[in-house]
Amino acid sequence: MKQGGTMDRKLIWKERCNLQLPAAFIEKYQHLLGAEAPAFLATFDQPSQSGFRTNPLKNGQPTASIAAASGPTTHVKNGWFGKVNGKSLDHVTGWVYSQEPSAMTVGEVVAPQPGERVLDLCAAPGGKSTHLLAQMHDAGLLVANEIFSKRAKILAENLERWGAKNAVVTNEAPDRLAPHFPQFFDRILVDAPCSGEGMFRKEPAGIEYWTPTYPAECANRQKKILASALTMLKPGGTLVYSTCTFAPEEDEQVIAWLLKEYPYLALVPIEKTAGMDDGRPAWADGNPALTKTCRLFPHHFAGEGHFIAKLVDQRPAPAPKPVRKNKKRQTNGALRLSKAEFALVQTWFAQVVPAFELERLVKFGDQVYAVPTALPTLAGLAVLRPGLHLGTLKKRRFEPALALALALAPEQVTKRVALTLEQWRAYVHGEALPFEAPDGWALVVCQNHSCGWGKVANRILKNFYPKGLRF
Ligand SMILES: C[S@@+](CC[C@H](N)C(=O)[O-])C[C@H]1O[C@@H](n2cnc3c(N)ncnc32)[C@H](O)[C@@H]1O
Repeated sequence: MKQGGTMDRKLIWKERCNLQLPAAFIEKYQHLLGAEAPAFLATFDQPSQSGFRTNPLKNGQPTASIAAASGPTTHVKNGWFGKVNGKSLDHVTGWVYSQEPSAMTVGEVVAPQPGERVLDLCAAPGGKSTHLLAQMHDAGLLVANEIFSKRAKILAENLERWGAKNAVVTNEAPDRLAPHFPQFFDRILVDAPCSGEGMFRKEPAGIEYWTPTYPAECANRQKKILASALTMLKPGGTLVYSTCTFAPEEDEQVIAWLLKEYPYLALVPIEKTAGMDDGRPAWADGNPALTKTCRLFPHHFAGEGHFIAKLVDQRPAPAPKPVRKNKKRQTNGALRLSKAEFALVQTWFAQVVPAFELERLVKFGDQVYAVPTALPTLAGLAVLRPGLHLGTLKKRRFEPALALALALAPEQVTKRVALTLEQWRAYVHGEALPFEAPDGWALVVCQNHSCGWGKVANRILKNFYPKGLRF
C-alpha cells in the first residue's frame, strides 16, 4: 500500500469505520448495557484514539512531538493526545512512547515508588513497563517479563530506547518465573492477554478470533497467570490486574474469583477522573466492592476499552531482610569480568564517562552489563537483558553499546559530537560523516538527544549505530 496518498487514507478510514462486529457480540452488549448500548456500539464506527507519553528520565522535553500533539491528557501526568512518527528523533531516542490514552491509565494506577521491586508479568511491547520505570525514577528493580521471545526482544529494545538502567527483561511463562521470585515483589502488574474487545477499533484483525466462548477461555488463562503472580507478591504488596476487553468474564468475574480464592486480598478504590466508570458488580457475583475497579468505555472516555483492578495483600509485611553480601548472588548466573577485562572497561569509562559508577558488572559471552542491586540470581531463566548493556569486550578494547548512550545525558560524557537533524538522518542510515573533532569515542547528540556512539578518526565520524536498527 502506498504511504500517505488520499486514496489510501480513505481506505484506512473505511476499514476503521465499517467494522463488522459478530452478531453475538452486538447482542451480548445490547443485553448488558441496555439503554447505553447504542452509544457504545456507535463508537465502533468512530476512529480510535492515539496518544503518547513523554519520558521524564531524559534530559529535556520532546518539543517537536508536543508541538504536533492535540493536547495533554488530564488523567496521566506525561500523557498527550496525538500521534508520534516512529522515525522521528523523539521516538528513536526514547523521548516519547506511543500509547493510547486508556492504556496509560494502568501505569498511573500501579503507581510504583522509587526503590521498589516491581514485576510487569505480561510486559511486551513495553508501554506499561516504560511508564512504571518512569514513575520509579529508574530506581529499584523492574522485572519486565514476556512469554513470547519475539515480543520479548521488542520489549528489550523499547526499554533500551527509554534509557532503562534498573530494568531486567526475562522471557518466561509465569509459572516458570514464579519459583525464582517467592514473595519478592512490592508491586505486580498483570496486564493480561485477553479477548481484546476494547482494541477492536485499533486492531480490527482481533475481531476474527472472537467467538461467544472466547472470553471464558481467556479467563481460564488469566486465572492461571494470576495464581503464579500471587506467589511472587510480598505480603503487604499491591497487585494490579488490567485487560483491554469489555467482557465481564475476564474483568469483574476474574476479580470476584480472586477475592474468593485469596481472601487476604482486598480491592483498593481506583481514583476516577471524568469519563471513568466504576466496575459493575451485577456483571459478576454482585459484590459491591467491585465498584472500586475501573472501566474505561469509549462512549464515556477518550480512549479505547480497558478494565483495571487494584488489590492489596492484607497480610502483614515481613520485616525487611538485611542485604547479604553474597558473591554468587551478585553474579546473577553470569560470569564476573576478569581483572584484565575490568581494566579495559574502567579505562574506557575513565576517558569517556568518568562519573559512571562501575558496579555489579557481569558478562554474558563478550557482552558487559551493569545489573540492578536488588536482583537475585537469574540462573535457569531465559534473560534477554540482565540490566544496562554497557558494551562489548573486543580484543584489547571495549566498544560501548547503544543502550549505554541512550541511558546517558550528554553532559555526563566528556566527548560529544552535535549533529544537525539532517546529519542525524544520515547517521541512523549508517553513514560515516565528515567531522571536525578530536579523535576518539564520542557520544552522538542531536538537539540535545543522546543518539548513539561514533568514533572520530582523521576527521571522519565512524558510525557505531547498530546495523540491525539502521533505517
Ligand atoms: C495486553 S498484552 C501486554 C501489553 C503490555 N503490558 C504493554 O503495555 O505494552 C498481553 C501480553 O501477554 C502475553 N501473553 C500471552 N499469553 C500469555 C500467557 N499464557 N502467560 C503470560 N503472558 C502471556 C502476550 O504475548 C502479550 O505480550
